[in-house]
Amino acid sequence: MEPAVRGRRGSTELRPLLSGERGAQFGASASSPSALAVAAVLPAGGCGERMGVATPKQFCRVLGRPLISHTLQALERVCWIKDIVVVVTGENMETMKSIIQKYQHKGISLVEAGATRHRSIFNGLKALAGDQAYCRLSRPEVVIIHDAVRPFFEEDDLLKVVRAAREHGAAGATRPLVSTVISPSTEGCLDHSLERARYRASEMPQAFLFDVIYEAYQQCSGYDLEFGTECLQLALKYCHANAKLVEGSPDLWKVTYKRDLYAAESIIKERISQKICIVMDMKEEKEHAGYLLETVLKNELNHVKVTSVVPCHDGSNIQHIILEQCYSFVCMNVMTTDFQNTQKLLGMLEESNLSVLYPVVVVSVHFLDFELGPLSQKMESLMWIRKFAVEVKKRNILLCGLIINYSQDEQKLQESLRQGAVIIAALIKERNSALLGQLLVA
Ligand SMILES: Nc1ccn([C@@H]2O[C@H](COP(=O)(O)OP(=O)(O)OP(=O)(O)O)[C@@H](O)[C@H]2O)c(=O)n1
Ligand SMILES: O=P(O)(O)OC[C@@H](O)[C@@H](O)[C@@H](O)CO
Repeated sequence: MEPAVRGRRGSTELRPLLSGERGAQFGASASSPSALAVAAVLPAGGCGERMGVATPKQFCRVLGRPLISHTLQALERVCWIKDIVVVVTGENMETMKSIIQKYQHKGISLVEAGATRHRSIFNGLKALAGDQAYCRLSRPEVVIIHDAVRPFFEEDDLLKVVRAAREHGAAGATRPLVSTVISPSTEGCLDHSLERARYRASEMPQAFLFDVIYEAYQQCSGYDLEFGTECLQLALKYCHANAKLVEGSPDLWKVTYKRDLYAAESIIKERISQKICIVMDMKEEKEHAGYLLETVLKNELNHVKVTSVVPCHDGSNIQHIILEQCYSFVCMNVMTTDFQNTQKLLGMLEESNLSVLYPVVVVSVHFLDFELGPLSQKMESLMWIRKFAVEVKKRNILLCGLIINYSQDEQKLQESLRQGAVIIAALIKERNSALLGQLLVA
């Protein structure tokens, strides 16, 4: 099948990652400033049998988005990888193309998978080798091989294996073993156990001099193609390349079982909930309610960055917050049940692409004095939130309302603020669409 080539990516220079220099163009190491052509092959042609669901695990949704899209998003942030080849089965080719289009992935080439993981990887390498006349990908010097179902890796993991591969011909990320490896006897009893400290778990990413791994696959026996699980072994067996093993970051694990999907969703939720922006009420004399809430939220969520902003006339400061990838907003409305402030924020979020990748939580907070008129009347006048929530959900924005008792009694105010902060923290942490349109009372 002709690979769907999605065009080239950025420059392909590689040099040590300097602190704070993230996403810049990388030259090679100090000793060899020449650029290094690096490409990546993502095997994604499996059926996910151990996941136990009909959908192949690479297409299972994590926080509303296919798992493979999370991996591609992480890989696309690495500007020095010039080509990304994703290997999928023919029957999933259209699914993959729609994922690329919907989530605006760039520079992705698609190649058809094989019956085994090694065969899929080999097909990806062939596309990069330019063996097929129709293929417009250029042969890289170093190729990263990374399972499409491993979304959590750091750029530093990639840097380490690529730099080591350049020197050793092959390199792979490893992690300490969690369980002890034992060898069973033919009767199914313990024959012996391995000394755990002497062994490591082979993870991904791995990297290879392209010529080494391509030669290894070309020499590879049918048995190894069919039953092998370790690319590093192929490089050793067929090209005598002794892979350099490098310590990988903690979250390099592969999504294999259903529990791994839950773990992946929990990790992503935690990562995108690290920032909260409180959009203050425009009425100057009331803005201190927002600062009160900011203080209580900071106390309630000490690991989260809570900032507050008074929207400027052209909304540019809100746009800046959006560009900084904040996915949680608290919109202040003081002593009013109307919703211009919230409506304006929702409009800006809908115009941005922020919620394409992750659900954005917006809590429309209304500070109302419970002693002034019946609470039921206040709630009635806030019912607009239900209709609005259904509308903005179509753009992956989760809107709900929260009433805080803006009491003249300091103790009641503080108690309501604390309860409000707990509710906001839960809404942001859980990011559960079941609560959209709900009106909560602190
Ligand atoms: N014929 C295959 C088999 C696997 N893979 C890919 O290799 C990676 C790691 O393999 P594994 O975790 O074993 O995936 P599956 O084979 O799908 O899982 P299972 O063994 O549970 O069926 C996955 O991204 C998978 O999609 C592939 O590209 N081609
Ligand atoms: O064996 P599986 O097909 O589940 O997954 C492949 C893994 O073995 C592989 O990703 C790492 O061990 C590194 O080679």
